[in-house]
Amino acid sequence: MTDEALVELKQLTVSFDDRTVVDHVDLRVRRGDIITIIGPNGAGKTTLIKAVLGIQPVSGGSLTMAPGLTIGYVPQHLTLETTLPISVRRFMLLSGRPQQECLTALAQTGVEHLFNASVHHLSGGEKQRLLLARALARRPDLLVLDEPAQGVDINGQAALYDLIRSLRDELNCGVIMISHDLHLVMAATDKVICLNQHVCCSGYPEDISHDPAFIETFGQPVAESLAVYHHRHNHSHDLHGDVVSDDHNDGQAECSHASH
Ligand SMILES: Nc1ncnc2c1ncn2[C@@H]1O[C@H](COP(=O)(O)OP(=O)(O)OP(=O)(O)O)[C@@H](O)[C@H]1O
Repeated sequence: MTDEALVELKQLTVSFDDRTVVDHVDLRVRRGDIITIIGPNGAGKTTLIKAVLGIQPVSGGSLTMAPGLTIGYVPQHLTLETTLPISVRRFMLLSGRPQQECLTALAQTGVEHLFNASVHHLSGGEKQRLLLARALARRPDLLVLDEPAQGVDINGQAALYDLIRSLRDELNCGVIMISHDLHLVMAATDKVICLNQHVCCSGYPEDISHDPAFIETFGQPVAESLAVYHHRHNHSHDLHGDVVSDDHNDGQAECSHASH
């Protein structure tokens, strides 16, 4: 493994009894990477990240971590005993980090104003930000997120992805996440791995949606609806949507963004 890799999987395989659910997977995560794992239900995504977290024994291949690597993990849901009252403050202090660091982490995810609130009263999006803050309090080199935007509304999902990107920039950490929100993944991720036991295809979002293996896994309609996300224009439109020459685009709107 080179110095820059935080974690490297080579031909990693996990089997339950005789059934192989993660099949010879290669994966390499460096600082600054955001890698999103997509795939159908039962594809082995959670099993793969459990292996990265060291809580899932592997059946074959190798998993190498950078020495002294700190991982921050954000689970799908916050599961707490509903009869047990717990404040955000108490929940964060259970991470073992000093109060000031907990407050800093809560500020990074935009929920420091909820410090004295009951965790049970938080909205879905606030809970996800709290879980993210708890992971950040560990000052991770690698953030591992299992469907971080689950239960969050569509605007909140986009905001959460933006937050993850800015935290990656701020902390210079690597990020591995699982997501089912294919449209957001395609619009907001650096690199995508499509898993269906084995790695079907991987690459940049704009390329992967054209990959025959991706189309086979998710179907043509899904692939077509995603392909438009990274159609980057090099021309301009007039106010009726007609294409105009870039030589005469005064007052026109240029489309240099991902669009649909
Ligand atoms: N401890 C276990 N023992 C036996 N089978 C397991 C175990 N954990 C997971 N599996 C099986 O492995 C397969 C992959 O499960 P996994 O949770 O990794 O899929 P996933 O891609 O995360 O799915 P989903 O998108 O539905 O969350 C499933 O068929 C699951 O039943």
